[in-house]
Amino acid sequence: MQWTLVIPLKPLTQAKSRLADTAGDGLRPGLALAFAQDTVGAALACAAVSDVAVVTDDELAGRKLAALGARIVPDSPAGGLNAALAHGAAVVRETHSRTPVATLNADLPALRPAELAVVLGAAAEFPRAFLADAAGLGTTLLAAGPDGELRPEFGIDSRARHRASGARELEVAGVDSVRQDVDTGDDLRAALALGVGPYTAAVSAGLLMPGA
Ligand SMILES: Nc1nc2c(ncn2[C@@H]2O[C@H](COP(=O)(O)OP(=O)(O)OP(=O)(O)O)[C@@H](O)[C@H]2O)c(=O)[nH]1
Ligand SMILES: C=C(OP(=O)(O)O)C(=O)O
Repeated sequence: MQWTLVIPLKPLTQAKSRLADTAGDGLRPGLALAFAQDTVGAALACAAVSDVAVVTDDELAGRKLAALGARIVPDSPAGGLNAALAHGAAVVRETHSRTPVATLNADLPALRPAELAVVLGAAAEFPRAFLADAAGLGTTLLAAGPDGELRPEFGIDSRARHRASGARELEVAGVDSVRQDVDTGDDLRAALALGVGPYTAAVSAGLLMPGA
């Protein structure tokens, strides 16, 4: 099965506020962009992915991610993360009505294409499925098969809410790179230990990382 991925991205100046202790206001937008570039690059390199749509209103990120091969969908009507995801999936299905759709956060800088393929392969067994994040509280991927709706419930405690909504939790092993989202300095250290993509490696080399 070939998937279309929908990846949401806030305006870069607002992104990654929880990284403020690790990266100051001058560095954070570049770091958020690098995470998104590595996420999109790895997603496009995945054999189970046919195309990637990024939902964003950020002009610079739109240009950079389009250059990697992503389709850019404007974030209208700008109603927050879940509205952006539902909008992105609807836009994708205007042209491919039965394409399986999966959303992926834009903050997975260690993402490995082969691990993403394993997760998508597992998701293909269910009408709607999700993968919990490394912290065990959130969600990094939510998938809907050809006849399913995403019905995204990202945000606080999204793992519990996706489970309660009837989505199947994927319990695949060996997919740490798909679970390792980066919200805090500790998350960034964990992602660096897994091995990040080239954009994040270049930007994070300039950061002071106590304890790294
Ligand atoms: N298009 C779009 N993407 C969003 C929106 N809100 C969040 N996102 C994206 O959704 C994913 C998870 O977002 P959050 O954890 O809420 O925000 P974050 O920027 O990653 O981190 P914090 O600022 O620390 O909360 C990231 O890829 C964000 O860029 C939104 O309103 N529109
Ligand atoms: C929005 C989510 O991600 P984050 O961990 O970035 O807050 C989530 O897990 O639902």
